[in-house]
This record gives sequence, structure tokens and C-alpha cells, in this order.
Amino acid sequence: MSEEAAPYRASERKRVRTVTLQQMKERGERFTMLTSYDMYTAEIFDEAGIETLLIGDSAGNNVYGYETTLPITLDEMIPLVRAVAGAAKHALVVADLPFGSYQESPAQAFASAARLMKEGRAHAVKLEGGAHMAPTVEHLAKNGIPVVAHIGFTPQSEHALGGYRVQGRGDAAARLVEEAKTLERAGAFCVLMEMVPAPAAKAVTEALRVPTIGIGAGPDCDGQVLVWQDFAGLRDGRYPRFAKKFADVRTVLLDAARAYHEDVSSGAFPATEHSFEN
Ligand SMILES: Nc1nc(=O)c2c([nH]1)NC[C@@H]1CN(c3ccc(C(=O)N[C@@H](CCC(=O)O)C(=O)O)cc3)CN21
Ligand SMILES: CC(C)C(=O)C(=O)O
Ligand SMILES: [Mg+2]
Repeated sequence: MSEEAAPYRASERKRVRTVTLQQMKERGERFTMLTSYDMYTAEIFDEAGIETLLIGDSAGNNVYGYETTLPITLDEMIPLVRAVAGAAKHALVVADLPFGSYQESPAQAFASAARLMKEGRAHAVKLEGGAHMAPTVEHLAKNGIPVVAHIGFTPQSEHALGGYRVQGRGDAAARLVEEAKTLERAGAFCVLMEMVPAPAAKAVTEALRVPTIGIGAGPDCDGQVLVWQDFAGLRDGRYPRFAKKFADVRTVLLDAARAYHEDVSSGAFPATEHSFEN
């Protein structure tokens, strides 16, 4: 909402980030978010100028190998958050509240968010849900926790939504705008939209003072987010339509692993320069 909800410069000495996402929106500048779940990706993405890093509950899929985001727990999230927060020098570090850690009550949400911040050193948290989450967002925001609201397709509700489906088509677009405004009023400093039609995301972005971030939400959001294993081409198999492969890291690693295997088999590795003299 107003200045009050606009983020924040974390007070850690090493942080030199001075421009907020809110200011970038006001200047008409786009910002970028990538997921990260470990130290090296955090370090690299931060160095590249990615403004914000998300330790998503997508770590359930992309770190732990679960089929959905539902099984991942706070205890599984926190070490990953700590690794990213420790390595990022500039980026805003946002951690997902996992399924079951915030839906029960605003008090439960606060306790979980506080763990992500105290033990994980996250700067902000993200939670899924529309207007019904407004009281929770308000409770967190009033108690000093910056909140990103995640609307549209919310993977933690995939069983209730009937699978991976675009949300906010047709008439539902107006509802999406109202939902986003309610969350902004509750104190969300940013609204993330997943798999919504581009015109609906544009309408939300224009209706809000706070910045929006899109994934599969068209080109008119204030920022964009991708899961890093998708953007880097690490994963095997089918990618969502909204994911653009900016590199083919899977092939790079596959070729490297095959070359290593081959060199060990043939005796070419280790060579003299990799061995210690007596
Ligand atoms: N690697 C990865 N990338 C993600 O974007 C992602 C995760 N994991 N895990 C958590 C959620 C799940 N998400 C997903 C996963 C799959 C689709 C998908 O397959 N979408 C299809 C169908 C869309 C439709 O039917 O309308 C697509 O083609 O985009 C979408 C979002 C987004 N998140
Ligand atoms: C897909 C993004 C927005 C997310 O919530 C995650 O990575 O968990
Ligand atoms: Mg998530």
C-alpha cells in the first residue's frame, strides 16, 4: 500500500541494495525474481543482478523430488533458506510458507514466518491464497513481516483446483483484481500471479500501487519469476508453457559427467598434475 508497506532495506551490513521493488514499479522498471535453494545459485543470481530470490516450496519438486509442493515442511525449507540468505549480497530473499504452516490461523502463520526469518534469515515471506488470506496478511504485516501474496494458480491447492489450470479467465478477471486489492489493503508489499491470462494480470498491475510479479501471467507485470531449474534447462521432461530455457545446463552436466566417467575408466584422470608427489 503506502510507504508503510513498501519494502525495506534489510539492515544487514553487507546489503547494499538501495532501490526497492516499489520504487522500480514507480519508475516503470522491470525486476526479476528467480528461485534458489542453495548457496551457489544464490551467489550467481545475485551477482547477475537478479533483484529478488525466492526459496519456493517448489523445492519440494526440485530439491526433494516430491511430485507436488504439498509434502515439503518448514523443517525442510529452513536450511535452504539459510543457505540462500547467507550467500545473497544484494537480493531480497523471500521464502515460501509451505502448505499447512499458515492456513490454520494468523497466529500459526506468524509463528511459521518467524521461523523462516529467525532460523532461515529470510527478509520476507510468501503465502498462497486470495481475499480469505487477508486477515493473515494483515497480522504478519502489522507485526513487521513483509508479505508477498500469491494468487491465480496456487499449487498448494492443486487438488482443489483440479490440476494445473489457468485461473482468472473471463469473468474471473474482475474477481482477481478485487482479490489483489484486498491483499494490498491488508498490507501485502507485492502480489505474485501464477498462470493468469495476460490481460487480467495487466489489469491487476494497473490497479495496484504495490508491484506485481508474474509467472505465466504475461508481459505487463512489474516483475517476472521463474523456477531456476526451468530457466537453466536442468530438468528432464516437459516444461510448463511459461518457462523459457535460457541455458541447457542439463546437457552441460551430462556431458561433464560422461567425460569424467570416461576419463576414470580409461585412466586419463587423475593425471600427474592432479596427484601429489612424495
Ligand atoms: N520446476 C518447476 N517449475 C514451476 O514452475 C513450478 C514447480 N516446479 N513446482 C511448483 C509449481 C508448480 N507449477 C506448475 C507446474 C506445472 C505446470 C504445467 O504443467 N502447466 C501446463 C498446463 C497449463 C494448462 O493446462 O492450462 C502448461 O503447459 O503450462 C504449471 C505450473 C509452477 N511451479
Ligand atoms: C513458482 C513460484 C512462484 C513459487 O511459488 C515456487 O517456486 O514455489
Ligand atoms: Mg511456491
